[in-house]
Amino acid sequence: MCPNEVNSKCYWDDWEKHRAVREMALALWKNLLQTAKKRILQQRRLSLYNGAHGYEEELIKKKLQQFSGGSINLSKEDNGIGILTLNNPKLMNAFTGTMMVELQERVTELENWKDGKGLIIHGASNTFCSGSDLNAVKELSNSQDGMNMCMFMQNTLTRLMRLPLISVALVQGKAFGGGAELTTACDFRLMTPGSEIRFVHKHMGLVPGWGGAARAALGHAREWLSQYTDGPAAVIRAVKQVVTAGRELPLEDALRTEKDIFGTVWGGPANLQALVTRPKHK
Ligand SMILES: CC[C@@H](C(=O)O)C(=O)SCCNC(=O)CCNC(=O)[C@H](O)C(C)(C)COP(=O)(O)OP(=O)(O)OC[C@H]1O[C@@H](n2cnc3c(N)ncnc32)[C@H](O)[C@@H]1OP(=O)(O)O
Repeated sequence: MCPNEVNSKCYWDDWEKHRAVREMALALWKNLLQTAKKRILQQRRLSLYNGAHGYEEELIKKKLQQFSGGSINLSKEDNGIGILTLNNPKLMNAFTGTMMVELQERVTELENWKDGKGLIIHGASNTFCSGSDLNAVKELSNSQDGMNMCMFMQNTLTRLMRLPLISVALVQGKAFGGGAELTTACDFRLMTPGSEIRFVHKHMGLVPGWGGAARAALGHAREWLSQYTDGPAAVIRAVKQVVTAGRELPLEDALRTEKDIFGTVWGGPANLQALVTRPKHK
């Protein structure tokens, strides 16, 4: 019997089609939910703080959004190197609230960049970063806001540090306060002559004496980084992962992680090819 009969006409086909479309939409929705859940869980795993620590991410994000200006730009090059630019030259690239939120977004983008191998972080207009925007800091001066901002930035910089990309802070000019802290979340720090990394703010530094164009230094940083990023992404990313495990885990856990990651490259295409070409490492 037709399950969908109207005026003696059977709408079985339509009914079947609708059911199929509904099922497809449901499957798609479930898939999206699962991907989002996986991403949130991965971010939580890579972060330090969550609700259990009294951290209220949505609350602090909403507050940070009120202090706008500047931007954090990411360009992903075909050679697997990402260029992250801190862009707020009017305030020596100080981090406004929206820049803190954008940094988090760019880190998420880098976590999802499967072909990435290296990352250069630099500042616009011949300086690196003078820390937090003091205008925003003044407005967020109660201790709850301060703690939440601190946890927000610690989470973001921890995730940045744990990226499977070899990272370098290219310091041209001044890296002060939070700017200095940001350089410590990178694997390497490259400094052009006359540049400064400072954790205290009592001294005003000299004007950078290096004088070169930003692009020339960026080109040099790219070339310098290529000594670590030349090769297949799977191997470069695995190298960074074993180094991160060694730095962060107790010895036995780090050894087990190293064994697991080793298993992903052993007998892999790069390993097999090297066994054929047998390169000399002079
Ligand atoms: C929790 C916050 C903490 C952290 O995250 O760890 C911080 O980061 S607190 C911020 C620490 N940084 C500072 O205190 C930097 C203070 N600024 C300076 O010492 C100097 O501006 C400089 C960075 C040494 C640059 O000096 P100079 O080359 O002489 O330039 P100007 O001083 O004229 O700066 C141009 C312009 O930029 C403004 N500026 C610079 N840094 C900040 C900042 N962090 N927040 C807000 N505004 C900043 C500076 O005031 C100038 O603006 P105008 O006065 O309107 O011209």
